[in-house]
Amino acid sequence: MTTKLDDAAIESKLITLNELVVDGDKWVRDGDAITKTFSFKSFIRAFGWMSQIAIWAEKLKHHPEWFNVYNKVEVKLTTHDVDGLSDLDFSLAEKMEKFK
Ligand SMILES: C[C@H](O)[C@H](O)[C@H]1CNC2=NC(N)=NC(=O)C2=N1
Repeated sequence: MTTKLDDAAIESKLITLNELVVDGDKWVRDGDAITKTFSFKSFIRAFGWMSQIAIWAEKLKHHPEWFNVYNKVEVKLTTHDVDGLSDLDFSLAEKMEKFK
């Protein structure tokens, strides 16, 4: 069962997640979501990364809201089932960093 994280847990998980960011934007909290814009060298790099993440999203049964233009992907992660953030958002964000 997925549970909704409280503010203290979100703050702490955000710090840990942002330690994985080697270059580019940090993840930021936006209410019931965490967001980040990923930049790639080309459209095909962006799309390749999205394909890898799509496979993880299916495995985790947790899906991103994202918007791609050329080499950029704007990502928003939230858990609709709990109307807030859960561990699943942070697990998927971690995969996104590891495959970047
Ligand atoms: C049954 C299925 O696992 C659920 O509907 C999943 C699917 N993917 C999901 N993705 C996201 N981001 N939030 C959810 O609450 C969610 N629920």
